[in-house]
Amino acid sequence: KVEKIIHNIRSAGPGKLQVISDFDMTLTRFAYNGNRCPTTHSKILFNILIYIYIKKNKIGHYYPIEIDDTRSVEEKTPLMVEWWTKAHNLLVEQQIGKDQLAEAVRESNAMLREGYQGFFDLLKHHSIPLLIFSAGVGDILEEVIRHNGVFHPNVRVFSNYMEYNEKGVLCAFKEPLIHTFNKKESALLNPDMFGQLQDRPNILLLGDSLGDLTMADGIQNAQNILRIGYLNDKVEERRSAYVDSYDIVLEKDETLEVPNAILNYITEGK
Ligand SMILES: Nc1ccn([C@@H]2O[C@H](COP(=O)(O)O)[C@@H](O)[C@H]2O)c(=O)n1
Repeated sequence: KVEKIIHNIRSAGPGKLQVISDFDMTLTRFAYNGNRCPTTHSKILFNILIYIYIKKNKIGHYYPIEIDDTRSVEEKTPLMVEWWTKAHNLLVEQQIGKDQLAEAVRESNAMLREGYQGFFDLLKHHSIPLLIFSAGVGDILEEVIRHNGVFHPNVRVFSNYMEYNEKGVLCAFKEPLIHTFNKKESALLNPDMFGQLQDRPNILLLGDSLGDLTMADGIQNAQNILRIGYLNDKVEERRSAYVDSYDIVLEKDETLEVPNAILNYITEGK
């Protein structure tokens, strides 16, 4: 099945392809030297507010629920909304200044996956749109890719964005709230954007959760979708659900080697 999809995408050429990707723990590393890397939510909380992060972000409570594949999306959704809302309120309470964000990213150990430069540069070279759907914090995400020199013009981000008051202090998060299980709604809220991509019916989708599988649902007329899933955590327990849902499953792989090899093959000689 994978060979057939790759063959079809290659035959149609890069002009018919778009890449849709999750960000935290898909384009960024899950772990480095045995330690978990921060998500965009935790990057600011971790760097500016380390105490509050550990005490209040409640990752130990909510994260196991997020990745528990025995619970339904319907059961998990209200708990995810609760987690995200608490985190956003917590950030708003801290009166974070716009200028603190760049500093927080510089000082954090935010790491894109190995091979990121080749990935972003190849997509830019072939003018292949890269749509990043993230339930993290868009402002931080953009800072991370800018800091790494890969925020190219073909990159579009759909995420949770901060709102600042006239003093440049965070005062709210823009609606709608995006969490792990409602990403496809971003696509539905941006019909113009996705309308422009109708002539690119082939999709390479990268994700790390089962919720990421719906990211391409807003694309009408999709013809060939190759879904690559990063299985970062609780590998044994979650393998069968991932293998049933993704076309390729990468276990504890901190690189973009496989997507890069596929993209190189698809665009070879074009
Ligand atoms: N308060 C929170 C809420 C969520 N997270 C994690 O951030 C990840 C962001 O999502 P992506 O769509 O970019 O993968 C999500 O999977 C949560 O685990 C957090 O750290 N703190």
